[in-house]
Amino acid sequence: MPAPDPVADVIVVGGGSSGCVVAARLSANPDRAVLLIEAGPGSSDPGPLGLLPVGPRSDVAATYPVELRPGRSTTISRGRVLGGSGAVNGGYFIRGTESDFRSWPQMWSYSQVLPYFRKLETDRAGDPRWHGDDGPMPVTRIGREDMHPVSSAFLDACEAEGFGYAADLNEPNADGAGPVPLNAVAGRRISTASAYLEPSLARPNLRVRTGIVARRVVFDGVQAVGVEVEIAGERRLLRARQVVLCAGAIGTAHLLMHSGIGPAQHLSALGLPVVSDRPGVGRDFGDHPEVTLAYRPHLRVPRDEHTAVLEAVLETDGIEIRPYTAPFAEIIPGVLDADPRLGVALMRPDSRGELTLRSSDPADPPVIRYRYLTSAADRAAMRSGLDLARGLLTSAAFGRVAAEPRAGSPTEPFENLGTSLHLSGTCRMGSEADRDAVVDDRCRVIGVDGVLVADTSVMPVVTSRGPHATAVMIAERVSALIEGGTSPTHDAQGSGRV
Ligand SMILES: Cc1cc2nc3c(=O)[nH]c(=O)nc-3n(C[C@H](O)[C@H](O)[C@H](O)COP(=O)(O)OP(=O)(O)OC[C@H]3O[C@@H](n4cnc5c(N)ncnc54)[C@H](O)[C@@H]3O)c2cc1C
Repeated sequence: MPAPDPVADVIVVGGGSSGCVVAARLSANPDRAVLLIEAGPGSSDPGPLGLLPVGPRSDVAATYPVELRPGRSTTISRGRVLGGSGAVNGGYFIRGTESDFRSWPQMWSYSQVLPYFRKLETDRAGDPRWHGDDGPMPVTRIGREDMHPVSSAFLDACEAEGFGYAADLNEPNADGAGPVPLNAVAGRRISTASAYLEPSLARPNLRVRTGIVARRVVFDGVQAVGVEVEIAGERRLLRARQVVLCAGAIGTAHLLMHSGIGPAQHLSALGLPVVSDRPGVGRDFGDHPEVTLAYRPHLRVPRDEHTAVLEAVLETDGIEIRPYTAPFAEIIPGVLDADPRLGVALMRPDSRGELTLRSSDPADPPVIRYRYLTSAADRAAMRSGLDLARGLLTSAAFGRVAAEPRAGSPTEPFENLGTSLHLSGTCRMGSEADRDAVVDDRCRVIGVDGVLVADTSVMPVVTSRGPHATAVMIAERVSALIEGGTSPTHDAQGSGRV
C-alpha cells in the first residue's frame, strides 16, 4: 500500500519567538507546505509594554515548578500563545555580544550572524554598519528626556560613578549605561507573531493550528515521519517530511526526550524507547540569576501601562543592573510585591542547570534544577554586583527619586534570588564528535534524520544579554540554512539529508 500523503512538507512545532519566524520564512517558498502548531491560543494584540501577562491566572503563559538552588523553589513562566515568550516579555531586545559568539561553532561567529541580526530588524537610530532598516522587528529606544524619572536618575548615577554612556547597546561589544533597545512601537510590544506571522497568513501553503500540543516526534527507524498530537482528546499522527522544533528551551528538550532522543539511561529508566542516545539533552542549561534590592521612593512617580518595565540598564563586567520603572505588583497581574526594586543579574554565570523528565507522560512538566550560585565565583560576582547596586542607590543622583535600600535588609545576602527567565541551551549545538552536543552547526538533531531545532535551546552558552533578539536571529539563520537546501550526510548511520 502506498504511504499516505504528508500533511505538510514541514511541521514547525511551537509558534513562539522563533517558530513564527521559521513558519513565515519557510512558507515564503510557495512550493513548500508548512504547518505551524502552537499549544496556546492565537493572538493579534501585542499588548502594552508595561504589563507582563504572566501572572498566576494567565491564559497566555505556562508555569513550571523549578528549584533555583537547593532549598529554594519557585515557579517560572513561559509564553504559551502565538509569539511565545516574546509576546509576554519585557520587550528588551538586545543582541548577544561579539564575544558571546566566540564560544559558538565557527559557522555562528559574529561576522556570520551579524547579517541575520541586521535582516530581522528596522533600527534607524543605530549605525548602519551594525543595523538593518527594513526588517520585520522594529527596534526603538526611549529618549533620555522622555524617560521615567527612575530611569534618568539611574543613568545620571551611572555617569557620576564613571561608567560610560552606551547610546546603542546593540553595537558589537557595547558596555556601560544606556537606553534599552525595545521591540516596541508607541508603548506596544511587537512580537514575531505580529511582525512575521500575521503578514504571511494569506499564503495558501501556510497553515497555523493553535491549541494543539505536540506529544512527540514519530520516527521510522531514525527517519522522522511526523508529529503525534492530541486534538480534542484524540491522538493523531500529523505526517511531514521534516520537523522543526521551536517549542522553546523547556518545550523542545521535553519533546526530544519523549521522542526517544536524550540520555539513554534516563529514558530507559522511565520505560521510554531510545531512538538516539544524546546525553546532552536537558543538561547544562544557562540563565541569568537575579537578586533584587528594594528601595524607598521619595514619591510615587506616575507610570502607565505603556511605560517599559526597563528603559535603561548598566552592563559592566558580566553584571547587568536593572532599574525597574515600577514594583512587580504593577507589572505582573496577581503578583503582590509592592516595593520598587533594582535588579542585579549575573550575565556570565558559571553555574549550570539541568532539565529531566518527571515521568513518561508528556503532559507532566519536567523537573528543572537551576543550581544558581552553586559556584563560588558566581557568589563572589553577585556580591560585588550587589555592592555596586547599593552604591548607585545611595548616590546623590539617584537620591533625587529614592532613598537608600529599605531598612531590615535581608539576613541572607541572596534572599531575593530570582531568575531573569532567560533559560537557554538545553539542546546545545556543537560538533558531531562532541557527545554532549544535541544539534550540529546547521541545527540538525544529531543521530536522526528530518528533525531540526531552531530556538533558544541550541545556544551553546546563554548569551550575556537577554536572549530574545538572539532567538529571532537563530530562527532567521536556520530558515536560511533550510532554504539553502542540500547539506552533506551528517550522522553515523550514513542516512540522508534533512
Ligand atoms: C515573562 C518573561 C519576560 C522576559 N523578558 C525578556 C526580555 O525583556 N528580553 C529578552 O531578551 N528576553 C526576555 N525573556 C526571554 C525571552 O522572551 C525568551 O528567551 C524567548 O522569547 C524564547 O524564544 P523561543 O522561541 O526559544 O521560545 P518561546 O518564545 O517560549 O516559544 C515556545 C513556543 O512553543 C510552544 N510550545 C511549547 N511546547 C509545545 C508543544 N509541545 N506543542 C506545541 N507548542 C508548544 C509554546 O506555547 C510557545 O509559544 C523573557 C521571558 C519571559 C517568560
